[in-house]
Amino acid sequence: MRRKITVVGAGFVGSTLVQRLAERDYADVVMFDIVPNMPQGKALDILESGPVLGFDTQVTGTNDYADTVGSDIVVITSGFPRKPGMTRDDLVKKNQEIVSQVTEQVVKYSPECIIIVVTNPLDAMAQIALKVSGFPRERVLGMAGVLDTARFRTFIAQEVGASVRDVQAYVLGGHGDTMVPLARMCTVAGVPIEQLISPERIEEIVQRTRDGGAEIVKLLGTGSAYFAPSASVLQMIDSIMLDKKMIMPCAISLQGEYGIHNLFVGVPAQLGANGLEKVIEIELDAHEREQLNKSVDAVRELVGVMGI
Ligand SMILES: NC(=O)C1=CN([C@@H]2O[C@H](COP(=O)(O)OP(=O)(O)OC[C@H]3O[C@@H](n4cnc5c(N)ncnc54)[C@H](O)[C@@H]3O)[C@@H](O)[C@H]2O)C=CC1
Ligand SMILES: O=C([O-])CC(=O)C(=O)O
Repeated sequence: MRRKITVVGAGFVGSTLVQRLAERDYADVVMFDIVPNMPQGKALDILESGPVLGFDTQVTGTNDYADTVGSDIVVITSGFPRKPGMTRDDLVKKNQEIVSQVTEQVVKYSPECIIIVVTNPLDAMAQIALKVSGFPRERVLGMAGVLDTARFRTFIAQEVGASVRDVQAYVLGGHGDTMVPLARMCTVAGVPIEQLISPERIEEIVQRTRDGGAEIVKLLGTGSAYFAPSASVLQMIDSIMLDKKMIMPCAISLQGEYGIHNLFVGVPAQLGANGLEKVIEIELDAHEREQLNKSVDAVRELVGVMGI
C-alpha cells in the first residue's frame, strides 16, 4: 500500500507543495481546505499533470477530515499570510485559532502521524500544535530553517559566483527578525566565507537573509513567498519518507539542548523515519550565543502572548 501525506491549507504554499509531492511519487497526497470545491479543483488539476510528468500519485482534494485518515505525515499550512508592513508576529492571534482547530482534527484521524507546521508565526504555531496534539516532540516539527538557510546560500552563491550546491550554511533561532545566520560556519566548497567576502558585505547579506521573507512580501504586494517555502518543506519530507537522516535546521521543541527548555527554536536536526531523530548541538561563540538568546527571548515572549 502506498503511504499517505496530508497537506492542510490549499493556498499558495499548500498547493505548490502538493504539486511537488505528487512529482516525488512516493506517497498519495490529500489536500484539505475549508473553502468548498477549491482543494478538489486544485487536486484534480495536479492529478492531470501526472500523465505528462509521469507520476502515479493519487491526489485528492477535500473539505472532510475523514479523507485524511491514517496519514503518515501532515503538513499544516492553513492560516493567514502577512501583508506588506506586517511582521509575522502580527498574525499570531488569528492563526493560533486556526492551527489549534486544525491540529485537533488532524490528530483525531491520524494519531500516529508526523506533523510539520508551516503557518506563521512559525515557532509559536509549532508550540500550539505540540500542545494540542499531545504528541512527543519527535513528531511535531516546524519548517523555517531550511528556507532561511536557502536564502542565505542563494545570496552567498550570487556574491562569489559559485554553485549553490557548494555553499553550506546554517540559520538558527526563531523564524523572525532575530534569526541567526551563522556566517562563521558558512563555507563555499569548504572555504570559510570570511576568506572570500569582506566583513561589511557579509553583514549586508546576513541582514538581507533576516529580511528575506519581507523582501518577497513587499515585491508581491499581496501574500508571501511559496516556491522556496514549499521546496523547503519537501526537503524535510524527503528525509522522513526515505529515512535519509539528513541534517537540516528545523524548529524543534528543545528539551535542554542549547540550554533551552520547552520552546521551539530553529536548530540543526537529523530527520528520519521517526521524525526528529537527533538534535545537533553546535558550539557557538559568545556573539552567536548572545544573538541566539535574543531570538529565544523573542519567541518566548510571543508564546507568552498566546497564553498557553
Ligand atoms: N514557515 C515558513 O517559513 C513560511 C510560512 N508561511 C506561512 O504559511 C501560511 C500559508 O501561506 P499561504 O499558503 O501563502 O497562504 P494562503 O492564503 O494562500 O493559503 C492559506 C490557506 O489556508 C486556508 N485555511 C484558512 N483557515 C483554514 C482552516 N481552519 N482549515 C483549513 N484551511 C484553512 C485558506 O482557505 C487558504 O486556502 C501563512 O501563515 C504564511 O505566513 C509562508 C511561507 C513560509
Ligand atoms: O515572510 C513571510 O511572511 C512568509 C515567510 O515566513 C517567509 O517567506 O519567510
